[in-house]
Amino acid sequence: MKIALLGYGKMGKTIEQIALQRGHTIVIKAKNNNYTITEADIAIDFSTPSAAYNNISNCIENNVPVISGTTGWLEDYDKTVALCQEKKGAFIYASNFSLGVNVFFELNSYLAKMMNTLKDYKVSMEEIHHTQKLDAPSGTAITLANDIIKEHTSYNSWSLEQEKEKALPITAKRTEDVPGTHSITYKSDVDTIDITHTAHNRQGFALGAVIAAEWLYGKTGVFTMKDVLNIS
Ligand SMILES: NC(=O)C1=CN([C@@H]2O[C@H](COP(=O)(O)OP(=O)(O)OC[C@H]3O[C@@H](n4cnc5c(N)ncnc54)[C@H](OP(=O)(O)O)[C@@H]3O)[C@@H](O)[C@H]2O)C=CC1
Ligand SMILES: O=C(O)C1=N[C@H](C(=O)O)C[C@H](O)C1
Repeated sequence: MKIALLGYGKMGKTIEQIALQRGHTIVIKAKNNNYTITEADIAIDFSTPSAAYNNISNCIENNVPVISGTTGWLEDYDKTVALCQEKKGAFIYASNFSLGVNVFFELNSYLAKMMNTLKDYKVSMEEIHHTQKLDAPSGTAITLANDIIKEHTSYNSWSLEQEKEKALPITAKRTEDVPGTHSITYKSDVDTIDITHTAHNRQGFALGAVIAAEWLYGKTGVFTMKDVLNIS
């Protein structure tokens, strides 16, 4: 496929390596809005929270299928879905494209469902990322929190504050060079259950995004990584 990389930073460059290894060509490496999207068969957007919606809607308007991994722009997600449906386009957003994290998402939902009957345990979450990250909490932490809220009746929201009624507390830490670590903790007076996903580098995110692009090409509709990986 001829791929447009919308965003050519840490992720765009890692995706380029993997896409080339898998036999694709890169026709656009964009760091701003100055590109002609119709040169590409498909676009992969890993840009910035403020740039993502323009990039994605430009692809949909021009009938170019688009994958987005950019986080921090989800206030425009519903509008994007409506546009994609109206234009009969093709679109996938995932807060995390790593195959390991998508297994971790399933494990998190399963654990939350079990723990819903054990109300002595309090849930909390911690995410750690590199210091250049623009958004907090991470998109992945928001997905994990929303999945817990669906299963666990003690929580109806998440918060970066530690003590808020019915809100699942998230701690966001920023440490040099950390690609992405997410931990969920269930703590009672007698013991603690922790589950953690630790990314060792960005290769897993990039491989998942290229796999999603290969899967989406030729399809019409709005999909998620659950569709791509055919899980649950
Ligand atoms: N879903 C997932 O699996 C993952 C998601 N992410 C998310 O992906 C996004 C990018 O992460 P990362 O690569 O680390 O960030 P970087 O800051 O390294 O890269 C962002 C890139 O976007 C460019 N950019 C700025 N404005 C535009 C625009 N209008 N159009 C196109 N590109 C633009 C920047 O250009 P310049 O350098 O000139 O500023 C830069 O090249 C973040 O939102 C991050 O949270 C990250 C990893 C995994
Ligand atoms: O900005 C990052 O680096 C990452 N962002 C994503 C997020 O916000 O969840 C995914 C991954 O954790 C890396």
